[in-house]
Amino acid sequence: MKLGMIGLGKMGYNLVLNCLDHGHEVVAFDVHPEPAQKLEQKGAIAAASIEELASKLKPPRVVWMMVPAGETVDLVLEQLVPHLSRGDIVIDGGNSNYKHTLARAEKLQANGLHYMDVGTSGGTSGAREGGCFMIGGNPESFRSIEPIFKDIAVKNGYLYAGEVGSGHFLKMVHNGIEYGMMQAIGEGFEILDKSPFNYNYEDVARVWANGSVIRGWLMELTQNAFSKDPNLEEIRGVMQASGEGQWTVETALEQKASAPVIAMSLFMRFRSLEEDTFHGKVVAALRNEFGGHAVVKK
Ligand SMILES: O=C(CO)[C@H](O)[C@H](O)COP(=O)(O)O
Repeated sequence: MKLGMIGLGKMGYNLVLNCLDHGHEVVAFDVHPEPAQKLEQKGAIAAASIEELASKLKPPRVVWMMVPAGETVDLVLEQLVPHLSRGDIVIDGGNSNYKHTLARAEKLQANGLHYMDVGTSGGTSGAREGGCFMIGGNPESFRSIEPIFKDIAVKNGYLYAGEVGSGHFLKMVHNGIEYGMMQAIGEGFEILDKSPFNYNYEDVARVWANGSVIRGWLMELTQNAFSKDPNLEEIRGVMQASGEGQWTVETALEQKASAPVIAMSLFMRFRSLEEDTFHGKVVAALRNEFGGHAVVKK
């Protein structure tokens, strides 16, 4: 198939290479010209603008956006939509909030365009060698772009989840699960670290990654991280968050669904950003007030 790719960061760039490997034609654009120029040498068609990208595709076009979630998606759509024709398909492969996706889909549908939301997992290596895709949108549009996913996903690695929004909703929950799993792995190693035993964490992660109940890619990545820095002495435990975990927890609250592990994992991320906390001071002050318990002075 022929498609356009807008956004050639770590994910978009690798997705283009993956598509090219499987004989798809890709028109590639990024605000920075270098990645499109590099991809041109590998067989892609470089575009210098979104308008040029659209002009190098024949209707019905397929244009995949792989740009940061949020206002960048709206900026790209603003520039792209005037150059599209009825029946064209626009894919948002980023981690967009599904509510924003629903609003964007409504606007595009009013112009006769089809909006598809594709939650993309598997990291940069998955994008390059075979990823996992959670796809929402109308079924006819899905059928027309399915050949791409057949080629660039790992075996059994794509799902048509249903109507528009369902792909990004699924990816949001996937990322919420990711928070909980990573927090549990982190806590396990913290207990080992405070134990009376002298474990080699790379060896522990390796044995847990092989045949154990808790084996999996995250454990393999844990092994990988400890192989580079055996006690993670070179980094601080600051855990940033991009938003998906928070949306999962907000959605759980809206639905009155119990999701304590994911919620606590999110709060641990927030806690990790602070050296000290005001709540800690309040509790320490109260213990001192009612029981004369010692406080740690600055
Ligand atoms: O989608 C992903 C993995 O599945 C991304 O890596 C995700 O953005 C990471 O989220 P966060 O920054 O909140 O940890």
